[in-house]
Amino acid sequence: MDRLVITGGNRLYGRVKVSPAKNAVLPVIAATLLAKTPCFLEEVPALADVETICSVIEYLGARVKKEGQGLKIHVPEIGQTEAPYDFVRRMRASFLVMGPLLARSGRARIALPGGCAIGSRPIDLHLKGFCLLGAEIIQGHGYIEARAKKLSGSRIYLDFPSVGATENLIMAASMARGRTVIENAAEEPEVVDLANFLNAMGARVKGAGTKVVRIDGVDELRGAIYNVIPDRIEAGTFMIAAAISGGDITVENVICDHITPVLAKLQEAGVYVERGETTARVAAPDIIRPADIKTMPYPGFPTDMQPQFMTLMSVSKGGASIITETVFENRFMHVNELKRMGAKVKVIGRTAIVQGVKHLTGARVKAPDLRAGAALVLAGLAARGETEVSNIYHIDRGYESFVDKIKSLGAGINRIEDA
Ligand SMILES: CC(=O)N[C@H]1[C@@H](OP(=O)(O)OP(=O)(O)OC[C@H]2O[C@@H](n3ccc(=O)[nH]c3=O)[C@H](O)[C@@H]2O)O[C@H](CO)[C@@H](O)[C@@H]1O
Ligand SMILES: C=C(OP(=O)(O)O)C(=O)O
Repeated sequence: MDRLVITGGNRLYGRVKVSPAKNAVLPVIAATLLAKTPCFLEEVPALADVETICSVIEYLGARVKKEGQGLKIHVPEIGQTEAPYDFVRRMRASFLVMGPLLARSGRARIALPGGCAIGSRPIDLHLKGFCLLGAEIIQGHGYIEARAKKLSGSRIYLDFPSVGATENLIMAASMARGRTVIENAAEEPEVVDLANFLNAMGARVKGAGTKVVRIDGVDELRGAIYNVIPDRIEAGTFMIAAAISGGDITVENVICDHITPVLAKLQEAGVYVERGETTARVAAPDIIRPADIKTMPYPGFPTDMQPQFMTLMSVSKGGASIITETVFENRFMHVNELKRMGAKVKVIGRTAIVQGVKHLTGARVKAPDLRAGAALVLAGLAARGETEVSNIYHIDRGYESFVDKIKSLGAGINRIEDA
């Protein structure tokens, strides 16, 4: 398996362009199943997760063709209504095809996604919503089957503003009979982006980005040309790379409003932040100060930035930082790896107390999941000596050209490909 070898100590300087968002493009690709006529997604990041979702929709009947930086997707008809375990195992977001399949063909059979490193991640809220839309749900042999001749609009209250459940239900409701109202919906920018794409396809989705989303079902959706939003988590990761390496980076193609809490917390830590129209300049301070964070659904501090921020706090000076994870029950998998690099972190339940150290030291560590993997690379940038990060297939899931981008900023990093 490939690994990354990082020689710490280089300050990162320069400009780096953020790619289109993984978490926006995955639901948008799933949504293309709703249209009979072709869709064109103008810029699609080259990510392992994108390949997986494309394999899933191709299996279901889509014709996917790479055109320049984008993808042309045409689903003249749904051939299969089953997404096998092999796909869902590779990427939980595969479950997002359930809503479109149900809406378009009245039937979907999808392998039950297993638990993963960051938590058990149930899908009960998705299923509750599908039931309220009139689907019959049958579970067995590791699969979930949903059937409905025609979905009908309903009022759905989500116990938790789940991003995936909100997206799956918006897609299902877009072709249901009548009006659906989703209450306590997720407000993430990626939900808004999906709604914008669906509306470009002829759907009638209102209120995305607020707690109440109203969807008036239509009989048919058509293909659309679309460009998804920039990746706010990739942007935040580069900002921390600037801060932790003592550097000065201008991140291009960023919507600063999407990462307000990250920018605020960087400033609290003493980092210089300059917001531009579509850029953000981040420059490291002499001393990184401690700052507490608590992850929350949007617009709170994103859980997908928690491991990277913890890494930054691990080299802060002047006290402890308290990091509370409220979104996933097991998202501290990076702590033991960071400790191998000399970080001082104590975990009590869902809280981690981070006491900054003078410097981290290079070590051999394993990426336990996507963002934790990125966090370990950030730790390697700041550490003395050499850090080797293995299991980097996690990083490939969600960061386009990570090594090239970070290298272009001056990092001492190399990918070692195993024979
Ligand atoms: C592909 C994608 O967009 N992934 C993002 C999405 O994941 P995902 O859509 O899976 O995250 P959710 O918002 O659904 O999950 C948040 C919490 O709700 C719980 N839950 C969720 C659904 C459900 O039916 N029942 C239930 O209990 C989960 O276990 C978790 O504790 O949002 C997360 C939270 O911002 C991000 O970390 C992920 O990067
Ligand atoms: C947790 C993440 O992704 P996924 O939901 O695809 O596992 C992530 O992007 O950090």
